[in-house]
Amino acid sequence: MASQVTFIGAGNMASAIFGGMIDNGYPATAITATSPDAERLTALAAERGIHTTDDNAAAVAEADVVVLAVKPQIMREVCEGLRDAVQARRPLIVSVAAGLTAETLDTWLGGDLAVVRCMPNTPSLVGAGASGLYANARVSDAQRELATTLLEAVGIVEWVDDEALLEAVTAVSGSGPAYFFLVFEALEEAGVRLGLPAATARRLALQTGLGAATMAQRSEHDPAQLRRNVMSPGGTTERAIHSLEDGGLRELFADATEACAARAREMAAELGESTPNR
Ligand SMILES: NC(=O)C1=CN([C@@H]2O[C@H](COP(=O)(O)OP(=O)(O)OC[C@H]3O[C@@H](n4cnc5c(N)ncnc54)[C@H](O)[C@@H]3O)[C@@H](O)[C@H]2O)C=CC1
Ligand SMILES: O=C(O)[C@@H]1CCC=N1
Repeated sequence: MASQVTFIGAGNMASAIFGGMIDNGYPATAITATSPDAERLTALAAERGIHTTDDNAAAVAEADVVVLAVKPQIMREVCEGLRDAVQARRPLIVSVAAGLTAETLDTWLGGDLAVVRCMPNTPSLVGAGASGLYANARVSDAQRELATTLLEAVGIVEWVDDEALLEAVTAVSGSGPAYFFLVFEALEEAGVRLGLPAATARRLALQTGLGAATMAQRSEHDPAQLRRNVMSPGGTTERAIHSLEDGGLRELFADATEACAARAREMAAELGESTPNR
């Protein structure tokens, strides 16, 4: 029988994950989502056939997995409201919240729980996500597989064995979609400067990004080789790549990802320390 999965929060990230699970054949009747937004719950029950409720603790009473999918700023209050129900049931806890450590969540929920912490990214909303996952020592192999199944419903999953590496995951894939959106903006603007209509430049830029990523995923060659394959000696690409390399593109990415990881550490400290009685 399918594990009972309860989502605390029924917003973008939760609905992307349970939507993907249902589309992959997971029974909607084994899924519950909670929210204070009654209209949202009515719509979800009608459209996806899942159970819905505004009572977080009741939704946990029969759950095998509880996915915490509310904003980090209200997580403490939500966790403390769930504490008794979670301690009575002891389900696997999966958090998609940015910046909150497995230990912080475990403490807020009363302790000694199996916790998987996940750093997803927004392309999960279109089934093309990339998530980094970390499990604390209480997570069993079966629970690890279950967490993999949940997040693979919206994209690829990579496990890290050191929670601090989730900062690197944030720097590469959590925040990463924004880097590519910036590149698309820049390429569109450059195309327009060279005379293309904006709509044409955007379409070409986006399809080129999609094509390059698809090709790199399917190829037996690494991205460096694929890049060299486009660079005919003395040709146009060579000029463009030299310009990007001379302009310091690699160093810019190194600096940007370091700044990102540092901010992830700061935010974790802020979220933990701004909450009294810890
Ligand atoms: N790495 C990334 O780019 C992303 C990370 N996330 C993480 O996912 C989490 C959820 O984000 P979104 O889905 O974008 O937010 P959202 O605002 O779309 O959804 C939050 C949901 O929580 C519900 N909610 C509010 N108070 C509640 C309560 N007391 N009990 C139960 N539900 C309550 C709201 O009604 C809403 O359905 C966040 O913690 C965020 O950090 C989300 C999107 C992308
Ligand atoms: O920018 C942020 O803080 C969040 C975390 C990863 C993606 N968005």
